[in-house]
Amino acid sequence: MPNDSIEIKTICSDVENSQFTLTVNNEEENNSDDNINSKTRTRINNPINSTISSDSTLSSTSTSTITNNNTSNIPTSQHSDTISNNIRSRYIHNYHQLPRIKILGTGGTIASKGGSSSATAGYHVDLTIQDMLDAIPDISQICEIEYEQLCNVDSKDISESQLLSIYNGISSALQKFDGIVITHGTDTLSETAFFIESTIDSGDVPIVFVGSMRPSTSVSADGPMNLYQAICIASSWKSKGRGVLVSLNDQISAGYYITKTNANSLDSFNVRQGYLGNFVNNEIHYYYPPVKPQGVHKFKLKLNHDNKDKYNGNKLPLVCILYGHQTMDPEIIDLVKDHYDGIVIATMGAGSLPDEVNDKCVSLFNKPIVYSKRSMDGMIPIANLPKNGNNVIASGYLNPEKSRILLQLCLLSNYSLDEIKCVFNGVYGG
Ligand SMILES: NC(=O)C[C@H](N)C(=O)O
Repeated sequence: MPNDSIEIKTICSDVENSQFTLTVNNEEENNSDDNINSKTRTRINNPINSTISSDSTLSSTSTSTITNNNTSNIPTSQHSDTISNNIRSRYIHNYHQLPRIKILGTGGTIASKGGSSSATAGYHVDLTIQDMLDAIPDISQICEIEYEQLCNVDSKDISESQLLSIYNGISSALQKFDGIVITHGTDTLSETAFFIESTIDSGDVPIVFVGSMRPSTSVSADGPMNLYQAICIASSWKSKGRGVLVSLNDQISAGYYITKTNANSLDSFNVRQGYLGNFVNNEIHYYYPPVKPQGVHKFKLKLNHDNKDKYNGNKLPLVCILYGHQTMDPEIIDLVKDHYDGIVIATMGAGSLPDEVNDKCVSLFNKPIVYSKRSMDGMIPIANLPKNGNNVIASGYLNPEKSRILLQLCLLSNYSLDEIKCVFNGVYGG
């Protein structure tokens, strides 16, 4: 704990290390300073240029170093030591008992076994949730667990009905649990996470997706640590109000934006919009207070009900993705246009397609065609769309696979072209 003469007041008690004020009680100095009547003054020392503020309180961020009147350094991380000293208190803040966590298993490499301890390819899905839990450190002091195996497949094989069963599993767990963990293959994890963020309002309950890059049989398998961290993240009060999270390789990120950027490495997931936090030596460190992605449109799914629309029967609209390239043949649009309800194109650069392909797209005038991008980062500005087409929509920051899901959800909701553009506008497209 910092010196008794420093009073720390956190501005928002629900946010660890939120902006806080420090007040240094320093009677001696105060009395000798005619200009200051107050018995307290706030002092902030910067190692290069030490300044004394006469304000009675001063906001500080958690990265600054505060020095007391004896000039002994007190790193602000000590502020959180009161929390880290007691492992249980990290998880039960605002809970009356240990948080209850639901784990939904779907498969992926995290549930896989390979042929030898050096094999990191050619493995197969083989583990149940119980097998995975047996491989992680004791969590009995952290949470109570209940689990359900929804399916056990490589994520390339997640079908529409499995996606909807993940949706249903999460929706029903929200009522009874304090956090939800979904084990999932990394290849399409970002698609499921995006779908869930777009369709479920989780309120305060953290929904944490987790996978691994090495099978359970491999030397230094990453699955057990990733799963352990995901359970801790879902159990922590610090994760409340952050929506759908992804936990992999010590990093915590937003399911809405995360993308798999490396097909092999442990550091597979990347996010230009920034990681939300990380996990080090049993401690969860968030970089920001609870925040959800900007402009997310929440869809209300009407599943398995007897509504009369054409997507009844738990079927999502059909949307395909085409990949732009030099010499792209405009006839490809003709080949898919009747079978699919909508099309997404991974364009070159920020919306570039050969003129003949653009002409073909705009000639389909009622069929929504979303222009996304091959490039991993960046966005499609509306200004780069062909000028004469009402049916072409810029994906903004969304990559082709996320654009596909967003378009499916718009079509499922029977949105008009203008409404679809408004939805994509949330991510600066439209
Ligand atoms: N690392 C992984 O999980 C890849 C695996 N093929 C999957 O997506 O199921």
